[in-house]
Amino acid sequence: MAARLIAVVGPSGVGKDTVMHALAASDPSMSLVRRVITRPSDAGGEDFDGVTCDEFDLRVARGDFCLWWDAHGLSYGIPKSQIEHRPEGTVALVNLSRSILDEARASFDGFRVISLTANPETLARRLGGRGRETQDEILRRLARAGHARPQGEDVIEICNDGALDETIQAITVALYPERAVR
Ligand SMILES: Nc1ncnc2c1ncn2[C@@H]1O[C@H](COP(=O)(O)OP(=O)(O)O)[C@@H](O)[C@H]1O
Ligand SMILES: O=P(O)(O)OC[C@H]1O[C@H](OP(=O)(O)OP(=O)(O)O)[C@H](O)[C@@H]1O
Repeated sequence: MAARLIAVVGPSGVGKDTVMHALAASDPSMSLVRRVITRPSDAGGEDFDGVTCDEFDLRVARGDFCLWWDAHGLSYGIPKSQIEHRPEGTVALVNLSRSILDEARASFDGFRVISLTANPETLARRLGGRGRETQDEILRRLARAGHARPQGEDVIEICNDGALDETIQAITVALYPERAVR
């Protein structure tokens, strides 16, 4: 694989999708990986490939995915076809579960992790504002937010409690220190 894989991870509502879109909009060398999810296609939010559980299992058996996992009562898969054949020097941004990072590390050279954080009040407010989940689902997602923060030399931890522009600037500086204004 020629493109570098950068995972964006963190608790529900922290802003993974929003930050990924803003990064891709700010840098033409970055683009998004489209996930396969067992969620109704019209659920809104990210652009994803919505499939039934049977179809998901079929794709696993066929070897379509390089990474897959279960969370929130859903199954998520990263198609190999979304990662392969991306040009050298480009970045593939992918929204991953924190539970799959070691597997991703073992599979992709140059893999990096952007770990987003925000305080619990911010998460609750943002999930309510997003409106994709029911109140019960939101409570379950918030209960999962305490998942251990990813550790490692490949992890960039960024707080997304503030303005989106500040988050994008902080990520860009961390990924590309040479671009920082002196
Ligand atoms: N820095 C930010 N400032 C204000 N609102 C934000 C920020 N980042 C994300 N949001 C909002 O928070 C909500 C959840 O963001 P989303 O990207 O769906 O999070 P995640 O993918 O981590 O669950 C969305 O409504 C989004 O517009
Ligand atoms: O193991 P965790 O790190 O807690 O992650 C669990 C799942 O939550 C996110 O999914 P999704 O984007 O569907 O949900 P979200 O937008 O509410 O975060 C993430 O992409 C994982 O699929």
